[in-house]
Amino acid sequence: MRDLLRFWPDIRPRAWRYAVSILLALFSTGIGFLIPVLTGRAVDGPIADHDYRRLVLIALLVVAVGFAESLAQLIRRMITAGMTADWEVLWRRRLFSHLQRLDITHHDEWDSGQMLSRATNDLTQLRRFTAFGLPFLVITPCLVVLGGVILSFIQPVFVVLLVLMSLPTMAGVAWFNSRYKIAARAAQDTMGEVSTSVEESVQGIRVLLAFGRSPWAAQRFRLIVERLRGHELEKVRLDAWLFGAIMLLPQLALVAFAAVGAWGVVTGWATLGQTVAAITLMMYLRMPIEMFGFLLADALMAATAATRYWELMDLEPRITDPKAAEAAAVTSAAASSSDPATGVLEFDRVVFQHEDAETPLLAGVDLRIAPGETLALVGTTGTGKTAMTALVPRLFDVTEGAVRVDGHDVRDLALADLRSRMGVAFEEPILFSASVKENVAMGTQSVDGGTAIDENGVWEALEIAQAADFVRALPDGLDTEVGEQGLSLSGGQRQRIALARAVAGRPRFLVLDDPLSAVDVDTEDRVQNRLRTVLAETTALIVAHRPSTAALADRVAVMDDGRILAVGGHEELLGTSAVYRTLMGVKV
Ligand SMILES: Nc1ncnc2c1ncn2[C@@H]1O[C@H](COP(=O)(O)OP(=O)(O)OP(=O)(O)O)[C@@H](O)[C@H]1O
Repeated sequence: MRDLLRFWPDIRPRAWRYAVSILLALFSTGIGFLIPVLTGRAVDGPIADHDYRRLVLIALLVVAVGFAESLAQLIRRMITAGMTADWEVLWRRRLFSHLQRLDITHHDEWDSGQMLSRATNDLTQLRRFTAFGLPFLVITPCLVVLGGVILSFIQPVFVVLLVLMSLPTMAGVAWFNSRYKIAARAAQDTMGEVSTSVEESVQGIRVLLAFGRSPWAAQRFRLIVERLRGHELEKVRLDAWLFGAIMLLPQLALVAFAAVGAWGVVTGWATLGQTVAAITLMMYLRMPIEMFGFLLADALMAATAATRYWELMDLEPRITDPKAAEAAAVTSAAASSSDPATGVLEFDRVVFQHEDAETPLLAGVDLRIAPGETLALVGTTGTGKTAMTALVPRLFDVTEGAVRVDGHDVRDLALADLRSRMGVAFEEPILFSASVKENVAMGTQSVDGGTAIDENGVWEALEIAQAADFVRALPDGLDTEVGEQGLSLSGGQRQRIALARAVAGRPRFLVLDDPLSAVDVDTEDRVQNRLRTVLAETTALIVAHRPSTAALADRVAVMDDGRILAVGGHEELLGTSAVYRTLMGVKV
């Protein structure tokens, strides 16, 4: 329940509206209790006295009560729907922004399906609970108390009877509470696994089809959904017991009221009207009492959803803006080409170790890339080249030492400022479901987060990446939708659009992790040549696997086992470094 209470600050600004909606719910249900009272009065009064004028008056009152009930319900729904939908939007947006701020390490640790199900199912559950479950959970006990008070005015003996009969049901509710929480958590977690499994198999559909492994994926999926079925059945089993116990209460109470009331009429301590009123009132109380089981289950599922939501929200991003970010941003704005540090990218005794790794991946890297220089990083697979590129935009932070851009430790710059100084492209080119133009323009992020590039700028970037020709041939040119829901492009085409995005903002630093691995050697050469001439002022760190890329760089750094073995020109290293010759496939 504590996790549900944490939503209070979001609800507080509209607490009055919410309270009014709860009062309307209470009114619309509570006013119905007048009907049994009026019925009792009719039996003991006009019906017994054959006074039909008063009977018509009572009938009209009953109709008026019905109207008031409907009207209050209508207004309540109108007030609640928009408000709870707004909360759902707020919680989703907050979760989305939080996911954007979380570190890569967090994203690596969490199944995407678990994040997805929290953003979808769990928040829908919470919206439903605030719209319906919570108001009725508040008013149901009020209604039962109100019913009890009215009953005590009719005849107190019936109240004593009702309280005594409720005791076993209450014990059943406590038993249900503890077990249902466990089942709800298991079901909601397994729902996350279902999302992960669907996502994985959709993304990997080509592999599954090509290897004929769809039955294998289906079998794995079947195991998860069967587990989900088990948890859902457990919930239904518990629900069934609870609903059964709760539903029995009003039925037994009705029988008991009829029997005890009849005895009261016979022995004279109760009237027929009182007995009829008590029975009719009990019939009115039946609905809220029976609904209580459903509301309790709903509340427990909402509490589980809230716990799952806050588990994700409570993850603290470790890569954050420094406290002195503003000061550093000012310094950066003042940086000019006359400053010798401008355009310098430096790795200063950098040690980097993944949190769950036993040894450092980078074991003391020293490297200085001069302004406008292109340095190719070459090394055996798994030696830490990608990690080096990730340290520059702070996708990871160094364990020891420092990475500096423009003379600033990257940790001293505001993240937006740091990232606005560089263009980045990865081997896996991620394109978003948007037009080519939008995909390229998003690389021109400014410090305030906006994009600032016109169509000419986009074409220029595409020219540099040697992508302009094929983009012109696309059905809608620059406006062609690409990405997951768009046109299918080849791997090399996607890589070139991703590269255009990296260069679009004419960044001072370019960090490219094997960005042309899917491109033919000739195209790669043309891209590199354009890059060098057009981006002469750009300092570039490029992970390279091919001799052609390395040859185009001003210098090459050879990496092995997390260290820089040698730095020099391509030709020079071919002569001096045996490791480099092996990496370049040169036979001696
Ligand atoms: N979260 C992690 N925890 C522990 N080790 C990790 C983690 N992520 C990656 N690694 C390790 O880091 C190494 C990969 O480093 P990196 O990707 O920088 O290498 P690389 O030189 O770019 O390789 P390649 O040329 O194959 O792309 C691997 O040995 C991998 O096991």
